[in-house]
Amino acid sequence: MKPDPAPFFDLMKEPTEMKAIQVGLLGIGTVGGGVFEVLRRNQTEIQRRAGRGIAIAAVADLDQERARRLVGDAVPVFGDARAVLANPDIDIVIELIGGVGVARALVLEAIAAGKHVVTANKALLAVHGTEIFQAAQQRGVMVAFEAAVAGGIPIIKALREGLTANRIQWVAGIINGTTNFILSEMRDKGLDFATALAQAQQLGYAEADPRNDIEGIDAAHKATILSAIAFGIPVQFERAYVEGITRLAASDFKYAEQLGYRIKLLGIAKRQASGIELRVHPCLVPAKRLLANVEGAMNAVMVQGDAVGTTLYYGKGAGSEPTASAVIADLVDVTRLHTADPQNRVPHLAFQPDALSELPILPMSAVQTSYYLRLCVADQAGVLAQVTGILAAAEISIDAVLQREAEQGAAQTELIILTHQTREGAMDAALAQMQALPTVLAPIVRIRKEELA
Ligand SMILES: NC(=O)C1=CN([C@@H]2O[C@H](COP(=O)(O)OP(=O)(O)OC[C@H]3O[C@@H](n4cnc5c(N)ncnc54)[C@H](O)[C@@H]3O)[C@@H](O)[C@H]2O)C=CC1
Ligand SMILES: N[C@@H](CC=O)C(=O)O
Ligand code: NA
Repeated sequence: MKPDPAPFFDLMKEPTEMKAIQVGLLGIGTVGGGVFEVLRRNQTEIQRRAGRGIAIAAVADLDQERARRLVGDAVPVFGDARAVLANPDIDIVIELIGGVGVARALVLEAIAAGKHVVTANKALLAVHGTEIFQAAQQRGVMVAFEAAVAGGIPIIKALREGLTANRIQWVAGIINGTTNFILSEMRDKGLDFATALAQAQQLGYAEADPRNDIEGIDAAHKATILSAIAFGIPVQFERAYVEGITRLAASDFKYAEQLGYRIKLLGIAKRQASGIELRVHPCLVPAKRLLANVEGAMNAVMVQGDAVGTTLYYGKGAGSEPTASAVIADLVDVTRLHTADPQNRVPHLAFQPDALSELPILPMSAVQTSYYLRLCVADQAGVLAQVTGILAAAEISIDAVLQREAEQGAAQTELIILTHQTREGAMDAALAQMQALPTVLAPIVRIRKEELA
C-alpha cells in the first residue's frame, strides 16, 4: 500500500532533521504550476533523495489571483517578484517567468543577494549566460538550468557529468517540441500549419511568443547552451545560424519520403578542426534513424563522443510536469551541494571557467553538409545536364536525382537532387549559377541533409 504523503508544508513547519530549504518561486504559469504540483505530490520521495525538505516559501506572479488559487493559503503570494528576493530566509530562487528583460534583472539580483538560482529560461542563458555565470561564480552561488534544454530529458547532466571523459565530436537533436509537434501533425494527420501551432499552444508547449518556436530561435537558444557545454566555449547565441520551419512546402515532405528521408528541425553543434558549427535548420534525416521517428512534442538529442561513440537521449521536451521534473532535479542538486566548497562544484558550463576554449563559431559558409535541392525547371531537353554540369564544375557530387514527369500540357516540371557532402560556401556559389539559368523558373529550395552516423 502507498504510504500517506505527509501534508505538504509540515516539512517546513516541523523539520524532521534539518530545516527545509526555502525556495522562492517567480512565475507560476505552465512550468511553475507543474513544479508546485510535483513537489507537493512527491515530497516524501524528494526529501529522501535531497536529505532535507524542499519548501516553496513564497511565490510571485503578476496574476496574483490565479497564483493564490493554485497554491492556497499556506504560501504567501506576491505580485512583485522583488518581495521574494528581499526575504533573507529564501535560499533558492526559481525563475520561471521567461524572456530576457525582467528575468535577467531578477536573476542577477537574486545572485547578488547570495541566493542560488534554478531556471528553465534558455533565452536568458543563451543571450546573457556569460554575464550570469560570471556573477554566480563571483558570488559563490549555483545557477542550475536542466529544464532549459530538452525539458525533462537530463541532457545537461549527461553532457556535463556523464560524458566528461570524452572529446565531444557533435551534438544534434530535436530540441523544440512545438515545431516537432507541428511537423508530425502536418505529416500524419494532414493538419495545416496554423491549426497544428494552435494545438501546440493549447498544450502548453509553445513559447509566450510562438515565433521563437517556428522560426527556430528557441532551438538555437538550446543549441547554443549545448555547444558551450559540449566544447567548453562561451555561450554565443548571436553567432548561431537560425532557420525555422515556416518555409517548408508540402511537396518537400513528399519528395523526402520518396527518397527515404523525413524532415526534422535539428539543432546541431559540431566540431571541425578550425571551429564549431552552430546551426538550427530543417534537415532531411534518413527515415531509418531513431531521430527521424521522434514524433509529437518529444525531443531527442544525439551526442557523439570519441570514447563512448554515439549516445541518444529521448523524452518529453516541453509541457508542465516534464519540465518541472528537470526543475526539481536541479532543486535537489542545489540542496545537496549548496554547502559544498564552490570550487568543488560541477562548473556551470562543464569546463572550468578559466579553461574555456577560443575555438570560434564558424560562419555558415564553412559548414560541411549535404543537400536536398528542389528546382522548378522548364520541361525541355538538356536542363538536367546544365544543372548537373554546374554542380560537377563546383566539385559537388550527386547522390540521387528524382525527375518528376511533367503534367499533361505543362511547360515546367520539378527536379530533385541529393548531393554528397560539400562546403556551404561552394553550394551557395553553385546555387547562384543554377538560379541564373533561364530554364530555372522559381527560387531553388535547399534543405540540408544530415546522415547522423
Ligand atoms: N512551457 C514549456 O514547455 C517550457 C517552458 N520553458 C521555459 O520556462 C519558462 C516559463 O515558461 P512557461 O511556464 O511556459 O510560461 P508561462 O507564460 O506559462 O508562465 C510565466 C508566468 O510568469 C508570470 N509572470 C510574467 N511576468 C512576471 C513578473 N514580472 N513577475 C512575476 N511573474 C511574472 C506570468 O503571469 C505567468 O504566470 C520560460 O523561460 C520558458 O521558455 C522551458 C522548457 C519547457
Ligand atoms: N517552446 C519550447 C518549450 C520547451 O523548451 C518547445 O516547444 O520545445
Ligand atoms: Na533537460
